[in-house]
Amino acid sequence: MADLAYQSGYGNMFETEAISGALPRGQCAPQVCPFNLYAEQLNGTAFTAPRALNQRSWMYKLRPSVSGQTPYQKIEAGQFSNAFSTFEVTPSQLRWRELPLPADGTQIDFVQGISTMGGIGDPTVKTGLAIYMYSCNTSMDNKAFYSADGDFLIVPQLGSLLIKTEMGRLSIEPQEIAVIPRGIKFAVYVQGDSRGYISEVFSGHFKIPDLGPIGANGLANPRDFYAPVAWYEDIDAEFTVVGKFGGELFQYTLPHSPFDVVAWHGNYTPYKYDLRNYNTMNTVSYDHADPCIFTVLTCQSLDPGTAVLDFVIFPPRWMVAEHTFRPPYYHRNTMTEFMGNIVGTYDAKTDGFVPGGASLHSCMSGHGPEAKVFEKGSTSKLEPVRYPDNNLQFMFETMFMLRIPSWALERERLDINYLECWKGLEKHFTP
Ligand SMILES: O=C(O)Cc1cc(O)ccc1O
Ligand SMILES: [Fe+2]
Repeated sequence: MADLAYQSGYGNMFETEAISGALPRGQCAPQVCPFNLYAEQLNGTAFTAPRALNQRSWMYKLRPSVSGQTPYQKIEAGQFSNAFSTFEVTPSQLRWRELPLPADGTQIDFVQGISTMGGIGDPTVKTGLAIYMYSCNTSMDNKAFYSADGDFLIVPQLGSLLIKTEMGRLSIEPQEIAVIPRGIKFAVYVQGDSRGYISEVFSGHFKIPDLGPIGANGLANPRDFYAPVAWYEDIDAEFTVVGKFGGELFQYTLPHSPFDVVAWHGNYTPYKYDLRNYNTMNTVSYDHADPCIFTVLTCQSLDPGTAVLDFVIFPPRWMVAEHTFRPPYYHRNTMTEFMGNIVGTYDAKTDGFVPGGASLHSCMSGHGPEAKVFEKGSTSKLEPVRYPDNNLQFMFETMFMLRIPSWALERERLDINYLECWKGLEKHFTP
């Protein structure tokens, strides 16, 4: 993967130029821009959003985005679908095997390889979210994608991704993530078989959570978020741009590369974060802290403290709680919990929740450690235990119930014996 330069700091007002002098000084839109570039503003919040929430960037491009564009044509979305009304609701605890890799001899790019696992709401009214998994093996040469519907949070599980964006390039590998906010065009380059998880939020934006009494430092620290530096290509060739709009896919062509931003400034940017930099907080006394203690990014609803989507990880850490059942507690939750496994073994499930697989514990459906883990958690000696490095699971936790598409409910994709992991949790009552 390319050794790329980045700018550090979550949510900063960045400025970057691929050619020295390409950024106008002292104003955003001079009558003629340096090097005769075109100025184009990208607004990720309403013009009138409060200053602290306002997100926008100014790009200085070879041509404006609309230049040379053919009409939008609707294309088949396949399993990259937001037709949630055709999906099903189910309170069942679900567990999925790994998404199959593309069959030998087939060429599937990132956009073609996206399969919806669940979703709710309606992107046309900027409400709800979708959860996808992707499986692909081919780079998006002469192709770009953007979502007008929301921010993409990409969690690779297998294979490194080079993500070319309008604002520069990001390279991520498993245990790193990238966020591509609404509207920013990008193309994913792979090195072979690649697989992972995506969440798309239809309202607001992801942000790092407030820390409250934790203090000024901890969890995902702002300086560990990296935005790209300006990078452009000046290519005259046919490019296809696929736009996701209102839950459907539309495409147009351009006679040139859309990655033609020579300089930009602003705070509306894609970014990456290495989950191995997470500064984990947890109890040093007793009881199992709620998993929100491991929040990396949150997309908040208007309901105080209630997330459209929390992105939570289960990172390597010391477990030291005294006189405590240390694994996750048994649980019923108003929030819906979709989990993925990037690498290793989750402490509540010794097998079955495989890397590349997923699970869903929906609103108010009981879940928790399998029988074997209960036994061990209730009897093991409570010495300090180190959860190993190179072991990482995550949760997309949402206030919404999810609707599940038929393909995600197919027997071949599901672990149909999932409930059996809780068999043997017998009554031990000894009055
Ligand atoms: O395993 C789960 O389902 C997620 C989870 C983790 C945890 O530490 C506490 C509660 C919980 O639901
Ligand atoms: Fe839970």
